[in-house]
Amino acid sequence: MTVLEETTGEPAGEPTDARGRVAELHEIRAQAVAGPSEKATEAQHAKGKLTARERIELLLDPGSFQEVEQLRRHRATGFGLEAKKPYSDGVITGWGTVEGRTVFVYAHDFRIFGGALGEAHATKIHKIMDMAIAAGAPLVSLNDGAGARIQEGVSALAGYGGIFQRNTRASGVIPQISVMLGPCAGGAAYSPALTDFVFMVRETSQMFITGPDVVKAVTGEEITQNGLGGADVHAETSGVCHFAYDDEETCIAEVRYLLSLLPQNNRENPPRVECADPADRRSDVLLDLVPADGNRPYDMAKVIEEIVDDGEYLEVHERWARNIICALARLDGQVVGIIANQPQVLAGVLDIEASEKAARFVQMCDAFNVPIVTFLDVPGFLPGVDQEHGGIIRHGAKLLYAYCNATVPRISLILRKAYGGAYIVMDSQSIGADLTYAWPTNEIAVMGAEGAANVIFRRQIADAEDPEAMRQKMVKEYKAELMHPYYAAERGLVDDVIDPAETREVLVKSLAMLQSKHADLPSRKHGNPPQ
Ligand SMILES: CC(C)(COP(=O)(O)OP(=O)(O)OC[C@H]1O[C@@H](n2cnc3c(N)ncnc32)[C@H](O)[C@@H]1OP(=O)(O)O)[C@@H](O)C(=O)NCCC(=O)NCCSC(=O)CC(=O)O
Repeated sequence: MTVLEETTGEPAGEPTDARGRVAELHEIRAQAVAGPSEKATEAQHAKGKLTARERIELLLDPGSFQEVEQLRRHRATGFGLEAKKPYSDGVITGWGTVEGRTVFVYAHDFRIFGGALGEAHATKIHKIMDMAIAAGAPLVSLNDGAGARIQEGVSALAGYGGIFQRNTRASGVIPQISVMLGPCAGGAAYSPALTDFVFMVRETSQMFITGPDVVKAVTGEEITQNGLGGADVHAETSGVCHFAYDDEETCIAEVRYLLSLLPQNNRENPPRVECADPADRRSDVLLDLVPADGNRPYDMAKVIEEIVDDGEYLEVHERWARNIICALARLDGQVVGIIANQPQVLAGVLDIEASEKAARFVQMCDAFNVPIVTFLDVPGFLPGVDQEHGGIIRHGAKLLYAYCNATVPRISLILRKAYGGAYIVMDSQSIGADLTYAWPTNEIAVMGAEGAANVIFRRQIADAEDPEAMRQKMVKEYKAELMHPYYAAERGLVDDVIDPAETREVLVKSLAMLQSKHADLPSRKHGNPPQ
């Protein structure tokens, strides 16, 4: 007889007094906390994974966890389930604090039915989600479950439906963070996709709609679990996961860091902290970091590091669509979302994936009152058949739509070049940026000078005695006439041309001015954003 089977009976004994009943309660609780068996715990550890309770301990402030429905059991029958009715039904739910602020949590216990979701398990999750929404506090799920509990059939599937509906209702109301800590198949992978952030751990966590066996049966493709849906795949190729780490401890510590940058809900601002980094700190080094020649690459991450408080920032989707950077950082203690082209990767062009990545980030910032700072150095959208056939028009439109819809403070800075539609999309003044700045090195134009001269002076170049000399002359003229910041500044299309060394101070002052910004969108049920 297994320990699981031992847990099926009613509490033993008949305590006669209150003390006896309390002792009995502690006994039952101890049994619930211990879980199925030492062997099951060892098996979990042997896979390089922590147990659900160990994970919750890492996530929450010490001693703050308050469990809900610890003594819940399923009432399902058939397939031997009557004989296996462990406390918790395979998921631990409750709330606690992270740096003193309330956070709700649910954690699958893989030792019980492989963490698979049955009816009771699901309704425990529903309850904790409802509590998080009512309390206006973030929800963190620690996922390590095998999807729908096969023995419970459609009841399990319906349980997922209830989670998805709550995920969607909570979207933009409370931050939702999914931490993937084991093999998560089917239903267990859909819910995280509806949440704001997905964390994964290399080697031990996977996400897929169907596992390698089904893939092989249907398409004939042979692939391992990690090759199909491991952390690196989702962090670099699919973009399903925002953060990937080597071990659970680091992963959960980073979840705590992310929470420290987010508000409790959409009615609050992110927490502000005291900042020792001077608001008016000059950054003369910026001129060395960014080459004046628009064709030379450089690392935008270094620019961000130089400008933000103490050089600290948390990059979201660090390894997916690396031609654009999305990061949370602080400026004079206030949290900001930074979106920046990365000239070091694909020259910083906007393509399908970069547009999707930045669009989701802009949406998240707007939902949770995080001001947006955009650093532009963009040669345009990536031309090509693949991009056009892949739907760059509708994907690029997602970014445009997200910016146009955002009512949080929005500041943009053109570092070097900003060409064409990409300039408009990346929070130009014309789509509603509150303040736009440019460095004196910048070139805002419909396209680069070479391309422009080839189009508008085509005849003069062709008719010239020395076409190449004529082309060079026209390029020079076009540059002198149009491609400098003062053309835009004279027309009020940028609010100021600033000394790069003063960027931090200008941004801090601008954010302070915009702190109480309030903007309403026209009344509507909801928009119909491009998909
Ligand atoms: C998740 C796994 C990769 C984990 O493999 P491991 O080798 O680590 O562990 P394991 O196979 O020994 O499983 C541990 C224990 O959990 C049980 N177990 C596993 N999956 C289960 C499930 N879905 N329902 C009920 N019990 C389940 C096993 O019987 C075993 O029980 P014991 O310890 O008693 O022996 C694998 O178990 C697996 O592929 N499970 C099936 C996943 C799946 O197809 N889920 C349905 C998705 S459909 C869905 O969710 C809806 C949809 O999208 O269509």
